[in-house]
Amino acid sequence: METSGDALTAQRTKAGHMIKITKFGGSSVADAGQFKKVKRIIEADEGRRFVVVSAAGKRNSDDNKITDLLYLVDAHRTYHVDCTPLLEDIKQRFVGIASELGLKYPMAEKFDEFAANIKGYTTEYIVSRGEYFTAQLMSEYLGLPFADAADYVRFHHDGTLDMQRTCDRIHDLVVREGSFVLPGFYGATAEGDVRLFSRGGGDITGAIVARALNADLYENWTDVSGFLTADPRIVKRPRSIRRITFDEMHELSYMGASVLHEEAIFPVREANIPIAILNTNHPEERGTIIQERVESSEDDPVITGIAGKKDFLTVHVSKTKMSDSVGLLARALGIFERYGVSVEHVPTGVDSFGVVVNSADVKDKIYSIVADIQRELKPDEVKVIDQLALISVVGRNMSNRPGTSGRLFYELGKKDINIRLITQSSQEINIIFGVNNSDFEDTIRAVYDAFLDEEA
Ligand SMILES: Nc1ncnc2c1ncn2[C@@H]1O[C@H](COP(=O)(O)OP(=O)(O)O)[C@@H](O)[C@H]1O
Ligand SMILES: N[C@@H](CC(=O)OP(=O)(O)O)C(=O)O
Repeated sequence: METSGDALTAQRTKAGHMIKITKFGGSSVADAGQFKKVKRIIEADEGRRFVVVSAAGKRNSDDNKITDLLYLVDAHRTYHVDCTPLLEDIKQRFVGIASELGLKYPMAEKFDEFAANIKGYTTEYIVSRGEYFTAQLMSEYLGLPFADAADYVRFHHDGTLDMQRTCDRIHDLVVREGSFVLPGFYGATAEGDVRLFSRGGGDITGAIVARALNADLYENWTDVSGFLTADPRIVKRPRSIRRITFDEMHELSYMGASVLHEEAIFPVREANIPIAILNTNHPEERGTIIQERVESSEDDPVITGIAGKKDFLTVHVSKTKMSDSVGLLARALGIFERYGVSVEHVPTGVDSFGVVVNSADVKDKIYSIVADIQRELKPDEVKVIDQLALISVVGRNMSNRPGTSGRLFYELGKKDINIRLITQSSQEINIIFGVNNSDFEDTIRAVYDAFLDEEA
């Protein structure tokens, strides 16, 4: 009997020694025209026979993602509001794709069956049908077997991924089928209960498949030509980053560069599989390669990219002679832990420190947390500063180019932007600072103009 290892070796040889996992995001499968682009990309390279798709996304900026519509269906259902028109809209999106491409899959019947039973399904099952139906259509269109993620991506009951079982199952699938189209974003427990990754989690499925097959490359196809130096919704036409390290990418995606889910790097990084971010609408463009190490040269920019997120708050605690009171900081962090709040950053001074958290995480708890700090730490002052945006300026070359932070804050000072806090990772690949939410976009543009705009 052929072992999984033999099967993978055979796949590699057949495909010219390359196994590529291709994940197409919602924007790449939004309509029949996008399906045609996907087919051209798959047919252009024999190594591309393992395809992961998201649910059909927005066709233009005013459109809706199927996933969002399905969440809306679920909300209607919960509040006993009629969701028939909404289901009809979703059905028409899928039926439109199937009929324009002349597919045989009985889309209307299958969708009606799903809609008729909607009351009995879990939220996860309802939402997962976006990727399920998109993958069914893509499978027929590409002529590759359909593989239901519920049978291959295995979750533990606590909602975490069972990596070992998932890898084993995907191996078996490859031995049996040799190629597949698999829906991203969901999987199931051993009992068959559907579970979802967090939003944007199709990227995680792609990374897991890449890891399971020990792929040579994980191609993540989207609607931009790679990882950009800044969010294109804030900065006009930002440059695409040619090469970036996993560490840099992780900092940027954690801080809001939504092109790649921040959890998607872990499975591939462990196996040293590079990720390529590519544009379905312009497959000829080079895109971005993300890998463990990137050779630096003298002409590299000092900053690789900028990203940021709004809506944080900091609890600022000051107490005279704080540096002499052992364990004070640990006790403060313990209070946040007690309330189940995860801490983003802890900028410290000699007699003060701040605890930065996501505002949404402490919405109903902040008064109790402050009261506990007052009672247990007896500080001179506790202040809450909210409406804070965090911005991360990332660059592997910052550690060997002195003066970067001085220049950064000088540039922001020139634009009258008030910096509310500053912190830096121990690896020195980023500087994180806080500004008022209202200054967020102007700050990103100011940093971009000063450090990344080649025409400046
Ligand atoms: N630094 C960045 N580089 C590239 N895209 C970014 C960045 N920051 C935010 N984005 C946004 O991420 C989008 C792509 O991610 P996403 O919407 O999840 O695409 P997909 O539907 O292909 O999964 C881009 O259209 C862009 O608006
Ligand atoms: N469809 C899911 C999963 C996903 O990854 O989508 P996209 O590739 O469009 O970001 C979501 O919207 O969250």
